[in-house]
Amino acid sequence: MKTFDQLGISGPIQRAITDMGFEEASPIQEKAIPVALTGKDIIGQAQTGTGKTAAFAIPILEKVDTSKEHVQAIVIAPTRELAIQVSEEINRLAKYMGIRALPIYGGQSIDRQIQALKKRPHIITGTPGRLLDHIQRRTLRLDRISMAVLDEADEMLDMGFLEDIERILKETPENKQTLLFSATMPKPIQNLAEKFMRNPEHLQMKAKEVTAPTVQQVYYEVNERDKFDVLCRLLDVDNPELAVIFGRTKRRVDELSDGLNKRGYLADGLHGDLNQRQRDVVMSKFREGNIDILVATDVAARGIDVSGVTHVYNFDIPQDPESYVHRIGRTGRAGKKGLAITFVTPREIGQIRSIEKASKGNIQRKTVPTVAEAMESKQRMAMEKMVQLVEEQQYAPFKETASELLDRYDSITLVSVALKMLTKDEKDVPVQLTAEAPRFASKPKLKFEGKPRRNHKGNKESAGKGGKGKYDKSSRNSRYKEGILK
Ligand SMILES: Nc1ncnc2c1ncn2[C@@H]1O[C@H](COP(=O)(O)OP(=O)(O)OP(=O)(O)O)[C@@H](O)[C@H]1O
Ligand SMILES: [Mg+2]
Repeated sequence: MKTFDQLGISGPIQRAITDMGFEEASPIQEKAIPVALTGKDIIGQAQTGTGKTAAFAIPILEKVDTSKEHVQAIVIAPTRELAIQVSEEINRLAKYMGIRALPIYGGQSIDRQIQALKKRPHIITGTPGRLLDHIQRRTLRLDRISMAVLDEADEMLDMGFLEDIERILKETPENKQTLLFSATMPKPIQNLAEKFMRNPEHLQMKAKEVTAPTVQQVYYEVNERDKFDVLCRLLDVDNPELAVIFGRTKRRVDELSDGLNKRGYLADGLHGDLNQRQRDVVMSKFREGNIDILVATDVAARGIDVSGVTHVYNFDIPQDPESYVHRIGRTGRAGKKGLAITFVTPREIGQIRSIEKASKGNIQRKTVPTVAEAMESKQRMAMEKMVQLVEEQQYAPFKETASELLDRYDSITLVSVALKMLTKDEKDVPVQLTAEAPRFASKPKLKFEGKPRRNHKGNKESAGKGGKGKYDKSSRNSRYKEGILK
């Protein structure tokens, strides 16, 4: 592994990198940065959580000319949260440079964005719909940019953003540099992407598995009606620091997060039907640890980087291998360990095998812990909590009441009752989820057959207003096709 110094990165960026705590360049950074600095187009593929953002952000920053006051680079991303996150990472890297990146996305006041655009940011990160909107209003001009990046390129093209992306790129100079990044890059999408690239260099990290090696993968065979209780049991046993739970539909996400809250867990839901403010609130609660479970549709599957996510639960099996790879990639990032758990109903066993084959991973089958095991784990946690409070000596105000109680009952009885209260078994709180139809692997279809999958204008990004219970990404083509993950 090389240091950033060896990659020929300028001083101010190196200082920012040191502040961010990066010691060595990751493999994709080591490969992509020098190539990007020569001005070549790149199709870059590397496992989730391996620093693709900095791999394109650093070359952008090296290229920006601070003496010029116009937009010089754009990054296009599939979701609002990702557009925000990418601009934050760029701004961290640009800390000592006087360069600013601005996120532009749907759901935020357009007037506010217009004001922000007037301040002449050097770099724009945005979702396709809103970028186009600004281009059409002439509040954003891309005729002098020198770089365009498509983060999660395969997803955007697959979601039917092709036309939008072509329209955006039409506004940019012919001789700009184009970079494409994703953890997955199916061949047909790669071919499609080459349409707007010039002799791109393919940088693919040599890895046996498509999934990050730091993520341990398991699955449980669970009947649909038992899923929720099993989930609670696993949460008690696993005791994740932060967890992301993926559900198939918006309704599912709402019902799951309500149910979890009723059972005493700190959870909140994220999906495309929430307004932008609600989405921002949920994400910041999760980032700050005010909730420890994020329940989400695939809207949170791509690119989202929250440190401390130790567990990913696929409450519903993902619809294709790519979705699986990206979902479980929310844990095990930047070399940390993670555990990915998938619930598979008996009718879906074939699908988990296809996913395993396509992602060349090893998804180990496990048996659901018993109620007794879950209880034991809860008691152990309660005990640890009590011991911690004893050690921190945080009990003085309770002493008088304690001695009063001890006059009447023996100590074992009282400690047992205290433990019982701490391990409150919420099983009595009934939670009923609406059943989801099982997913079947349909015959592989050619991509972009017929009409591309689009919602109505302005709402394409992150799957705008679907009805309750609708898929967050409407009727995706099935991609259970071997070798689709290049
Ligand atoms: N060289 C490095 N050393 C240590 N940490 C790094 C390095 N480069 C990036 N990181 C950190 O690793 C985390 C993951 O990076 P990033 O989000 O760019 O991954 P990614 O490859 O884009 O993943 P995904 O496929 O999920 O989008 C981030 O928190 C980032 O700050
Ligand atoms: Mg990324």
